[in-house]
Amino acid sequence: MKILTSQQIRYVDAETIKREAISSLELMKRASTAFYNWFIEKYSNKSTSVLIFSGVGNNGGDGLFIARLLHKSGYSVKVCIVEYKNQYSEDCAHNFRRAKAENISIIKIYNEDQIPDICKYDVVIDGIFGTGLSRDVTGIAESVIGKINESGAKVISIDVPSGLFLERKTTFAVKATETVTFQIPKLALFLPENNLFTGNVTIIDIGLNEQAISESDSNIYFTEKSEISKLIKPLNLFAHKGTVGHALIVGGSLGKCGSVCLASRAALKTGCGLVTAYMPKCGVQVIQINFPEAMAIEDRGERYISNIDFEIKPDAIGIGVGMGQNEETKKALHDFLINNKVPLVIDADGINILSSNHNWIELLKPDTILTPHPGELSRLVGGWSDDYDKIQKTRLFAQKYNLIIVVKGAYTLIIDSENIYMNSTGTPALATAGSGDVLTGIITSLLAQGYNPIDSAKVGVYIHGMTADFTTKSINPRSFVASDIIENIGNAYNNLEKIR
Ligand SMILES: NC(=O)C1=CN([C@@H]2O[C@H](COP(=O)(O)OP(=O)(O)OC[C@H]3O[C@@H](n4cnc5c(N)ncnc54)[C@H](O)[C@@H]3O)[C@@H](O)[C@H]2O)[C@@H](O)CC1
Ligand SMILES: Nc1ncnc2c1ncn2[C@@H]1O[C@H](COP(=O)(O)OP(=O)(O)O)[C@@H](O)[C@H]1O
Ligand SMILES: [K+]
Repeated sequence: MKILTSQQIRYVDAETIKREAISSLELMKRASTAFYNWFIEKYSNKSTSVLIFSGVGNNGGDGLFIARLLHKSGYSVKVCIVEYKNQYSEDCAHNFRRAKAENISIIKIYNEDQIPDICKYDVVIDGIFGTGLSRDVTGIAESVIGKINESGAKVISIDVPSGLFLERKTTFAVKATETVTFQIPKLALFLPENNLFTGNVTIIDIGLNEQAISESDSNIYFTEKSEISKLIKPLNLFAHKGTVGHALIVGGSLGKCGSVCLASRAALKTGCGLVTAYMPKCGVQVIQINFPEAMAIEDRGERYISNIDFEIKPDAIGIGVGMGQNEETKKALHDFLINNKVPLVIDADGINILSSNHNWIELLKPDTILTPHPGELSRLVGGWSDDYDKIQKTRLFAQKYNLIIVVKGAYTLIIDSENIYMNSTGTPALATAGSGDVLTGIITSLLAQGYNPIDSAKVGVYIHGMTADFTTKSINPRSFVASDIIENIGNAYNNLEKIR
């Protein structure tokens, strides 16, 4: 699904109205009704008291329409119009008149003293500004947003938290508990620094014109299940272990050999036929005992890798987990990179070594996949001033070296020289030791099975996140560990195959 800018969203709204021959009011009705349906499912108790803050644009129009729907079905509703200017949008003005005629309690707010006691209400709905925000919030809107944030009330924002900029850093906006956004994912809603404004984000369909969305020129995508599902390769009836890919995992050092065990097991559980672990001597027994399905090759180093030398011919290599940064290991990585021709995933210390030897990055073959967490990323591309800057710097880095960078974290970003794919699966349960090692194993396995690099990264990150999504009830997220990811890879495949 494409992620669009505010300008593109305006275009899609206008094209929906034109191509489907509906009025703008009808589209507002669709959006407000979708919000209302979401709301009544969550707050089915009609004694829930609702305070709605509406601006005078179309976001405010949505707020008023929602007020009418809630009032009609028996909820106790009060509306405050935040009149930041006296020219209402046509549809907002229409809903204002209708709401008044329907005897909904409405007041206009021009100064702070008129703001009601927000804490008296069970839920606040925020419809002050939507995607039309064009400058910093000031005046009465600023006062109201300040009061909402001070109140500690449960706040649901319509479309976007009021005050949130879609294309640049936000410093002041409604701090919503939940944001219910209309159909098109907006980048700003999924950036770590905006989480304090957005709260939980839910995307609801409002019937925007699909053709108009697909015509919009965007190279930022929100990965969807149906798309990932289509990428899964079917199994061949006559497959044998030699035809479904051989993954090699290179890493480990004294005290960190578990990382290679996790990555290797994850690789095999993701479906490649063979897995070999390449480790320093101290690690070989560890993996042979704990994970008999894997083969192992011993490095000549006792406690850390000191030369990377093997005779097997793997289809993909994942390198770096638990590897450490000993001088001999660095040299071994350098020599390996000079000679390597096999599709490659680089994680953890592999990335750290590259960060301190920037000229080695040029040794990487096009479409090599790097999987940094934020700390590793900042060493690799330099620091950033905000999340937009982070994305821009990573994008330029990916373009310069023709690489695929997996920026890990909630809503992991997969950035290559052309596009950005935002992952839509995963929960904080994944913030656990070894979780990144497992991801390296999964992606390496997919590469070994013949998926192209960008699909390997997209599918791998998606499956990794899915394992957390559907175990939230069976395993409390706090006690979910990296091995639980591995144990649920099969369930993730089942789930993806169900919708094919
Ligand atoms: N256009 C459509 O057809 C639809 C729009 N919808 C809703 O409409 C919203 C967008 O509506 P609008 O484009 O009217 O924009 P907003 O409702 O976000 O209102 C912004 C209005 O305030 C002005 N403004 C911007 N920044 C300001 C600031 N800092 N201080 C004071 N005034 C400021 C703008 O000039 C604009 O008139 C969406 O978020 C969504 O909620 C939905 O009803 C679906 C259909
Ligand atoms: N809050 C979160 N929501 C979703 N995914 C997360 C969250 N926190 C971490 N993850 C995922 O968990 C993994 C953690 O990787 P990493 O930090 O390298 O762990 P480790 O070094 O312990 O292996 C990444 O894939 C990351 O995207
Ligand atoms: K809003």
